[in-house]
Amino acid sequence: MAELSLGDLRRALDGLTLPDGAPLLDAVQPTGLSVAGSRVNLTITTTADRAAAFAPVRAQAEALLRRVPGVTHAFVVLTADGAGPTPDLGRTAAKADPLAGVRHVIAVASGKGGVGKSTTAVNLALGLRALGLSVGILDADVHGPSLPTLLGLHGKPAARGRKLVPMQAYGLRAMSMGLMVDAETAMVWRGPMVMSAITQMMADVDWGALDVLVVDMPPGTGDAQLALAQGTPLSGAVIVSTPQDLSLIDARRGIAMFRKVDVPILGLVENMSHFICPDCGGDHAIFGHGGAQAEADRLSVPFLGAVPLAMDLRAASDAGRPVTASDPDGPLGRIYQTMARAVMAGLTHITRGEIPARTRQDTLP
Ligand SMILES: Nc1ncnc2c1ncn2[C@@H]1O[C@H](COP(=O)(O)OP(=O)(O)OP(=O)(O)O)[C@@H](O)[C@H]1O
Repeated sequence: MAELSLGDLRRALDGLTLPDGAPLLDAVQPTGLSVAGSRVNLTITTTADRAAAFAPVRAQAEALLRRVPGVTHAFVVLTADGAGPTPDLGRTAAKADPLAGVRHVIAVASGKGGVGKSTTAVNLALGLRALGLSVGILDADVHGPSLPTLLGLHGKPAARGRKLVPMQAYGLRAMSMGLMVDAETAMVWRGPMVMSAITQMMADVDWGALDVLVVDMPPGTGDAQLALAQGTPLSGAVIVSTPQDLSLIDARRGIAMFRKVDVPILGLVENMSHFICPDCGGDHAIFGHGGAQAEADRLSVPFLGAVPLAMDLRAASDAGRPVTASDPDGPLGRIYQTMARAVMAGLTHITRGEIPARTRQDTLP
């Protein structure tokens, strides 16, 4: 098939105007329109206060781009760059039908990057799957998507009508921002725009019926994370930290962020807790011991488990064979299964009303 031309795509948008009558293309920066095979990404730049007024033109642009011969998927996102209140860009999408078949959306978050959030999200999802639940995982980390590597996903997701079909790996339905938009497009996204892209992405995916959708959040506790926590119908959040004081301070910020928007904390995970020496088998508490457990007690949140710093875990992740799938009954697999049982128990408490839930009332099997 002939390659899509940017000129043809721009021409398709020619007649479209912004709420103030200016051509839509005036609000598209040079890098804002990009093509990856048969998929088109368009970024419309606006300001926080005008974001809601831009929503109809966003939908029209998406419809027009989809009609261009050769386009199988068009993804149009509003950016609200610069100062201003956090816009409510994606709430409608997040609350609309696409997630109606999903019983629980849970966030896996960390106060800072590199602590093992994605590793935890994948293995927790697999642990929940091993408990017999139907589970999806969404990699919402637009600037550093790692799900394709962790699950060994290749190629692009297929489209069914206007929706993308999640990819399948180890019994999970999986979708990554990295599979939907190209890295260059995501590079120009800032703060609230990330949130709008993610909520749209959730809505653009045909998740079907799921017991749990695990969302691997972008690291940090900034505006984008807060907006995402607020704009997504989350049943609860799992916070990942390493044992160092600094990481725990960040984890505390993460817990405070979710509490601010009334999302229950399902628990705290201590990752890279202690070092298991591959040569002698010795167990070394390099960063001290029990920091996260003590922090969890102090903050009255459940402690979900301590995952050692283990070369096997890293090697398995890098090879796209997560330990909970490849060795579910090994020492690491058992830690994640225990974590999954605790999360499932937390969700059951939430659905029974013992912990206030924001959105969902049904019970897990
Ligand atoms: N317990 C562990 N033992 C050994 N290596 C680990 C462990 N947890 C994570 N890693 C490795 O650390 C690196 C970072 O992990 P991961 O990508 O899960 O972190 P993250 O918090 O999601 O990072 P980011 O902020 O980039 O999203 C990866 O190479 C991963 O394999």
